[in-house]
Amino acid sequence: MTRLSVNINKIATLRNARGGNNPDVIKAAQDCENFGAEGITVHPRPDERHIRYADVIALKDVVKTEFNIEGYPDLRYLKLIREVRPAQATLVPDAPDAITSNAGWDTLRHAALLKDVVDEIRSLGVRVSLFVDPSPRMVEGAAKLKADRIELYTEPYAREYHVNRDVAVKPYIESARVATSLGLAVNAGHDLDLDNLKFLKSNIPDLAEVSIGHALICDALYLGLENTIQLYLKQLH
Ligand SMILES: CC(=O)[C@@H](O)[C@H](O)COP(=O)(O)O
Ligand SMILES: NCC(=O)COP(=O)(O)O
Repeated sequence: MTRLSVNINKIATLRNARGGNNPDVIKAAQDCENFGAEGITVHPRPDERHIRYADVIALKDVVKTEFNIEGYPDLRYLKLIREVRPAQATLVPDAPDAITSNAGWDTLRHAALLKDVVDEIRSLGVRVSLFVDPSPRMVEGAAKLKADRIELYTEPYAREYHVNRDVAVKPYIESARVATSLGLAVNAGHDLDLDNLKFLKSNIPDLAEVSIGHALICDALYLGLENTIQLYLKQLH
């Protein structure tokens, strides 16, 4: 089974536009779960332009499915993970000023930094996933670091999907195969949508989780949140 984790960053973007509490991200997380989401993902960024660190702490006792906190493992992120102890920490190499995630880790070059962080987070009983490009070498590096999972960065897949989807998915199939052979479970995320999700899933049947935010929240504007979540679930189950 592939779990659908809904990334609620964009709900916080809308809330922040007016400075009040509409829409309420706590209620939105609860509603996503009630509508069928099997996880909630947040990616707090240093400028708190969407989800805030305080939101993440408030969500700790609210999320009943799997809580996944993404981010660059700086001191503030690590403090948050110690305090919240989510089901999963997804480590992403984004620079503080990145508009959105734009690459996976170089798990070989950054092995020294990642080793200590992965060990510490795992010792808290929190599963660790490393965000990587679809490269068998990077997957092997993640396995050496004793991560639990990788999250394959799917922006290149999403971009190329409409050009040649068989070519687009190839490196993902190979990377997932390497990951599975090394005992790593496989997540995927970034720019997944109602067009490209089913094909990814059919090519990587053992996909453990997808985290989806931007397209899902955009679709919800037209289709409604409950209906949209059900439509995404249909692509996966
Ligand atoms: C790691 C990843 O792909 C996502 O977290 C994605 O980048 C969403 O982050 P933003 O909502 O800040 O764009
Ligand atoms: N890890 C990917 C994620 O949480 C959401 O990415 P996107 O769907 O907003 O591109």
